[in-house]
Amino acid sequence: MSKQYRFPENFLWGSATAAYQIEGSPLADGAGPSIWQRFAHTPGRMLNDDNGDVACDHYNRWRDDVGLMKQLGMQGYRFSVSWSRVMPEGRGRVNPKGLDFYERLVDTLLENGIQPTATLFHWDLPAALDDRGGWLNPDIADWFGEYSEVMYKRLDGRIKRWATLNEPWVVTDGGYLHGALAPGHRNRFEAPIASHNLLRAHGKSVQVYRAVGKHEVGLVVNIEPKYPASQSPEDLAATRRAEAYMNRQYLDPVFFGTYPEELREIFGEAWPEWPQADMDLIRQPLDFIGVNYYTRNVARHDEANWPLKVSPVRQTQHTYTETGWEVFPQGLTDTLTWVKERYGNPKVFITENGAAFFDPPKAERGRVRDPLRVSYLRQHLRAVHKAIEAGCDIQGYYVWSLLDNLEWSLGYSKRFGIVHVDFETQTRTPKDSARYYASVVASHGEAL
Ligand SMILES: N#[N+]C[C@@H]1[C@@H](O)[C@H](O)[C@@H](O)[C@@H]2O[C@H]12
Repeated sequence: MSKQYRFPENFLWGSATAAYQIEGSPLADGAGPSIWQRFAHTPGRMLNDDNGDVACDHYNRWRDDVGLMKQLGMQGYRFSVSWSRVMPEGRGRVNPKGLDFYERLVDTLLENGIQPTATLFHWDLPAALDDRGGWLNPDIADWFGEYSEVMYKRLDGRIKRWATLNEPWVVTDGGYLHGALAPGHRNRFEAPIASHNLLRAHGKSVQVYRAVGKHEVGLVVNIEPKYPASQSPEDLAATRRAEAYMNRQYLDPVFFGTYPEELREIFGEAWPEWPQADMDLIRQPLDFIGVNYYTRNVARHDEANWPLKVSPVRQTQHTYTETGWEVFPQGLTDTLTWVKERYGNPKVFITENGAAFFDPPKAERGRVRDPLRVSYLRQHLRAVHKAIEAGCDIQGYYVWSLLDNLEWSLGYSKRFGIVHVDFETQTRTPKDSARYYASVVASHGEAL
């Protein structure tokens, strides 16, 4: 073991999942449908026509999965709450059996010494709210505040760290601009409105938390650092646009109360003038920021690539994952130091980091060898340590993901788990990466 990579004593090691990706039973016990339940049952939307009807059957196997986390020595677990399981219509009526599910999960995590962190919205909007316009309806900020209050009042104290939203950029870019994710819209006028209402809802939820909560609330964003393909003015401008669109579009309003000016350049007439009252609502002080990091992007100007006019340049010198992402651990260090320098060194948790590499559909004699994922974790955890040594206030890391699960519209074709799931039998098998990660956790980083 090497003390070279020992992490701070209070550093939290965990794993992360999301409701629609692992739970299954989306309509059980009074739950209402989400837009992902609808989307996944819409022909042509999902690879192999996969859906979340069963997923990892976590709704029934949750106790064994907590036992798995305990066995691996996990100190924290980041999960998401299915809004429509708790409030079937998204507002008004509360489904007691839905709340009970999350209460049992949280109590069992605590009994096993595992800190629960809950994300209130991880993309699975109640379908009933989408019927009312969803993220395009400004009333959604109040709807999200109402749901937030139900959760905060029921579980705050046992849950001491809450995230309002997961990756608003993906919800907007995938769900409203390019259409690859639920609700599957392709509309450059809708995208800014959805994005803005996501941030308004976040702000409303934080206000509610300050009124009824006593612990921590934050926002989880995906950050993908952008590097120019060349120093040409066009590529430098393209990189700036890409960086504003993905990385500053959410944190600037939260920390500064303003949007990056590039967004008007990108969206043109589709970019509205936002009321100052909205910007004041969004700019609620937070207790932490969750950063999801997977890869970087080398950007070049591409006039034809609407609306950003940017395209990625493949880096042949590096390994790529099954999702086509370059393995670039330096990008994680660069991201964390960028957040520190731009936003005043806020408390950060790495709320997702991991990779999909090919794993067989079945374990071989109780083992799943995944050397590429072991290498990915080693490199990225070392990159985190480098950022901590540079003075970044990083207080925890959640590997994505605990389990192989439903990778949204890519179905079950992409396996991110450190624990293999045989989707025919629901057998869980810790991969070599799980054993490796467990050794890192047990040694507080010295095994890196
Ligand atoms: N793709 N991919 C893996 C992972 C996805 O499974 C999570 O739900 C998202 O929060 C984020 O996109 C990252």
